[in-house]
Amino acid sequence: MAYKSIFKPGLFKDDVALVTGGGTGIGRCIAHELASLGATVIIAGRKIEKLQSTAQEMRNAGYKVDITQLDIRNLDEIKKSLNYIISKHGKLTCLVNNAGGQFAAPASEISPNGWKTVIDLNLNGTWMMCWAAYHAWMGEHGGRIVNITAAARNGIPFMAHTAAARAGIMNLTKTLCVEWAPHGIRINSLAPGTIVGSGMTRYPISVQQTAADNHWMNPSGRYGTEAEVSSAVVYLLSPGAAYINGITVRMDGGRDLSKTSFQRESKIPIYDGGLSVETNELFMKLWGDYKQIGKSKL
Ligand SMILES: CCCCC/C=C/C(=O)SCCNC(=O)CCNC(=O)[C@H](O)C(C)(C)COP(=O)(O)OP(=O)(O)OC[C@H]1O[C@@H](n2cnc3c(N)ncnc32)[C@H](O)[C@@H]1OP(=O)(O)O
Ligand SMILES: NC(=O)C1=CN([C@@H]2O[C@H](COP(=O)(O)OP(=O)(O)OC[C@H]3O[C@@H](n4cnc5c(N)ncnc54)[C@H](OP(=O)(O)O)[C@@H]3O)[C@@H](O)[C@H]2O)C=CC1
Repeated sequence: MAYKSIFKPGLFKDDVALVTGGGTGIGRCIAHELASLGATVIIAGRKIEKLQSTAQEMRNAGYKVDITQLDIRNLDEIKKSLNYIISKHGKLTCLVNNAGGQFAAPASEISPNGWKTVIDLNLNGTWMMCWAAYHAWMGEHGGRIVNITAAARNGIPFMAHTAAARAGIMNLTKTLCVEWAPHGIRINSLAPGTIVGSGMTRYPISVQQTAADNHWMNPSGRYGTEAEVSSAVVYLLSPGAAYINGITVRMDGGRDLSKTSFQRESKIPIYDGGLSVETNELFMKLWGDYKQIGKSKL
């Protein structure tokens, strides 16, 4: 079935686009949308069955699609895939660094290797993809890159590793924008909040349940869709975004602006400078143990 994009048919007819993690979830959706707009889309990932199945459904829709198997943590595999793309399809005009992931754990329980694994996947993997695309094609011919990160501006509780990695990508995006603009490369990032789809189902059911229960904390009152992420990516890759360079688009329904706290009771000691405070019972409660001291001072 043809993808129902809001963009003009044929918009990407001259493009060859590589979407990492394109076999599932958000990447699959982006691959469908770009291909529906005329691009030749190459989807990449580690598991060949997922790539083959998505490629088949895209072919059934009449799209131009190819696959390449790679682990974005392995530079040799990345180079091999890019060589294949350039030799078979003649160019690489768009790169979507979508592959990534993490596990949920309190920061204190992340082992050194657990930390390294997530940094290698998200930060180093994205960096190596950008670096290799530059050397394989874009440094000489230009191109457009979108990095999928995660809404990490205020950190992500229980995902300290990925929050740090994604913040690194957002900063990398700024540096590469400045260094690579003279080469005709435009690079931006997109930071989704919680998106309903295959990604969330990979977590233990308790994590999924907590996420589902907390949907009301989002000012939009719901989570996002893969198609909503995809249309923003497609816009950033399109000629209409020609003057957008080096930014990160936050796409989380406003969650980042909501201050709803994970913490119900404060255990952080209070500093008062020795002065009494004019307040009432209602606000004293918010200071937890300090309530007693506060009362005696008032
Ligand atoms: C703004 C909010 C956004 C939040 C919502 C985000 C949603 C998404 O991103 S959707 C997700 C996309 N998909 C995924 O995240 C995939 C799920 N994750 C994984 O597949 C894996 O966790 C991995 C890719 C991140 C790592 O896999 P792998 O390379 O196979 O690593 P190992 O299993 O060998 O483990 C390495 C290292 O990490 C420790 N570890 C793994 N899982 C956990 C865990 N649940 N808790 C604690 N530690 C874990 C593991 O023990 C190893 O460390 P050592 O034991 O010290 O060797
Ligand atoms: N869903 C959500 O709520 C959010 C998702 N994100 C991010 O969006 C991106 C897509 O997630 P989503 O579609 O939801 O989840 P999925 O788990 O469906 O997608 C992750 C994709 O990345 C690929 N991948 C993982 N590791 C590697 C690797 N080492 N090398 C190559 N490919 C790899 C996987 O394929 P394979 O296993 O075959 O390699 C898979 O296709 C991820 O970076 C995710 O962290 C960010 C914020 C929120």
